[in-house]
Amino acid sequence: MSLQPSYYSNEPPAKDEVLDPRPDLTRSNTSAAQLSLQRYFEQNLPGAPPKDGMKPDDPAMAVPPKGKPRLLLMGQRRSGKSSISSVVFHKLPPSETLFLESTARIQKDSMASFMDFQVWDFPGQIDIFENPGFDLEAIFGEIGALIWVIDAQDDYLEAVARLNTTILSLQRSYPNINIEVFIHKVDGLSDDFKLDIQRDITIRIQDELSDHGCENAPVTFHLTSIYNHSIFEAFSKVIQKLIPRLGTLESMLTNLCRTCRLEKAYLFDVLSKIYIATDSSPADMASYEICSDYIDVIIDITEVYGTWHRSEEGRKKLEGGPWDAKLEDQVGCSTAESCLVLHDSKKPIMLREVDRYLALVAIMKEDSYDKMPLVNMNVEAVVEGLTEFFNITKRNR
Ligand SMILES: Nc1nc2c(ncn2[C@@H]2O[C@H](COP(=O)(O)OP(=O)(O)OP(=O)(O)O)[C@@H](O)[C@H]2O)c(=O)[nH]1
Repeated sequence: MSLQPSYYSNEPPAKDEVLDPRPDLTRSNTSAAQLSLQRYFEQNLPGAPPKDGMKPDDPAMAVPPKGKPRLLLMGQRRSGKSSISSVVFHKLPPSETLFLESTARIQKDSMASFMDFQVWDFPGQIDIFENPGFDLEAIFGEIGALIWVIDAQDDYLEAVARLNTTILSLQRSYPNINIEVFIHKVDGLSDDFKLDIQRDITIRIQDELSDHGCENAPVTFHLTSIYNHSIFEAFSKVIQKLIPRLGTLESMLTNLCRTCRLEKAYLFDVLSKIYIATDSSPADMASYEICSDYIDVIIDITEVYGTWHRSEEGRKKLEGGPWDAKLEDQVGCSTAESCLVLHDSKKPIMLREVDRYLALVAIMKEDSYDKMPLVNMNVEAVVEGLTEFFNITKRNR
């Protein structure tokens, strides 16, 4: 689906109103930008000597291991692991998770996405550290993150105790694994109660870890439920930690927001609706929800109308006089783009497909509709920059 650009401007925009599409902090010339990113990846190839001043545990410098990063879903039985994986990655409606059967064997899912990754769903009854049959190196060797799911509506003491044992075992051999604790099923709990539970679980884990002398384990807590967007928000945070040079993506979006007076911009993985980057203004659930629902609307329309095949005759007509130009040169872009004004807040919201996996979605400020030609131009520049960014990072993976 593609739309004709509907806004044209006769006045050239001011210099500081137009973004440079090049994806780097060094803007002096393109090759320098590309080189610095490329050099960075070459330096981080396995076997490459560590570079001075580049701390391997600096999250901004973190490079996921070669191969597909892996997300492991672990936790007690019935805590909600398979439900999470089905809702986020397979679009299962949350109410249908009631009928999911207990997982008997490790379920391995490969996700074709902007970054190919795997999700492994572990059966709740298995303790891999107790069971000598498991090859720990095969499980944790190439891991991106370990997601530990705790059922907040149940007695969680045993789950916390098992998590503590797991963290302590991992700290010995794999100290850099990100451990993401999903305090799950918080729907139906009051805000105060949710925070109380989070505080209690955090203290129990931190106390146990510091008793064993490991204060700095990379453990992060998220309050989640499959019945609202919190589970997508949590996954977004988990995935973002696996993206090399996330800061570069964020600064591209921050520049776009500043130049075009956008309120919030998200770069979404369209299939999972995880956002992989956003600008530096504080993220709020409401704007994320609107943007994520907008993707659904566009996908639905695209599914109904499909790819638009024009007849040879129709194409000739469109390419003939008075335009006398190829159709590709007449349309704004060949991928999906859309913009509409939200009725209540009178704010425009826009979507621009970046490639088959990613879309840029932004909410604008109330009066920014007048500047649409400028916004379109800058969005084009950012899309170009994002494409270049992913070309470089993918080539080096
Ligand atoms: N209220 C609520 N229920 C949930 C949520 N997530 C999952 N559930 C329910 O929890 C139950 C167990 O979910 P599963 O996904 O099968 O749990 P599991 O951790 O995969 O269980 P095992 O396969 O036995 O290890 C199901 O009835 C789900 O509907 C949630 O966010 N809120």
